[in-house]
Amino acid sequence: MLELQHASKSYRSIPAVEDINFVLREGEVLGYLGPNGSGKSTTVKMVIGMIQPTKGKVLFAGRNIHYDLAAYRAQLGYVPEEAHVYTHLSGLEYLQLVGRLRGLEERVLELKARSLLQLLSLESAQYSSLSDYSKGMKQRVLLAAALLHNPRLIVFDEPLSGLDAVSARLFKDLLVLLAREGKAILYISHVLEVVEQVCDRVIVLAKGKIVADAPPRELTRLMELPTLESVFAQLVRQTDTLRIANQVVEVMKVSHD
Ligand SMILES: Nc1ncnc2c1ncn2[C@@H]1O[C@H](COP(=O)(O)OP(=O)(O)OP(=O)(O)O)[C@@H](O)[C@H]1O
Repeated sequence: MLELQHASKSYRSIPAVEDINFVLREGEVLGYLGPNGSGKSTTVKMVIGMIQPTKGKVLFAGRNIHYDLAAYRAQLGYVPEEAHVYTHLSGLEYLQLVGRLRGLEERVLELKARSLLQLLSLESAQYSSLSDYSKGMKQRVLLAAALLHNPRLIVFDEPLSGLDAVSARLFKDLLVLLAREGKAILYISHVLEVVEQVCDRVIVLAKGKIVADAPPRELTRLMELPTLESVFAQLVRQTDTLRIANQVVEVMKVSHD
């Protein structure tokens, strides 16, 4: 359904991602992992059509997404990491705005917006302005906004940040059901235990390049390591965090006089 072919992006001739190739199929949850600065956000921006690859292309249903970006976006739901929303609107008004921009019929929109707000425990806050919402509440509004138009492809960028345990569990259950409904899901996260639980396949990115693309269980088996976290640390050659933490504490103790 979604395909990246040799997608590369450079900023002022400095490569951020290079030669990214993957296919995301219907009903599949694809985890996209990598340390800070490895190129996850750059990939997401290419996938949602916010930036064009410097080289290569992004295809949806076999067609370059930039051929008809509006038609592509009608099939796309995107939950961003940061909840930058119109803070003067209420949760309900925000969903109404998004739904109208998506071209939903008014009666259908009203029904869907109110149902989603109720299901995501936002009914009592639906008339309050978004500036009064907690981070987790804003995150749930963004989730509702991304699902409102029943998209075929959904991109979640760190969806669990700000969600409490119950909301996080609801989200995980939802992810499984969405995949069962045939949605293609791209899941960007740092929370490796969750990625391990919910993703059919994971791509690991290091310094802008794909260093692994396999089901989580296969990665741990092939590398003879117990968890996805240890695979990740090995693949991206993460620094010795304990040693650095010790050094930070030592620096803190340096006397000021
Ligand atoms: N607008 C930009 N201009 C210049 N360089 C950029 C720009 N955006 C990203 N980069 C660079 O591209 C590389 C990849 O950045 P990107 O934001 O995609 O990484 P990331 O994996 O999403 O990181 P994080 O986990 O910290 O969000 C980094 O070296 C970053 O400095």
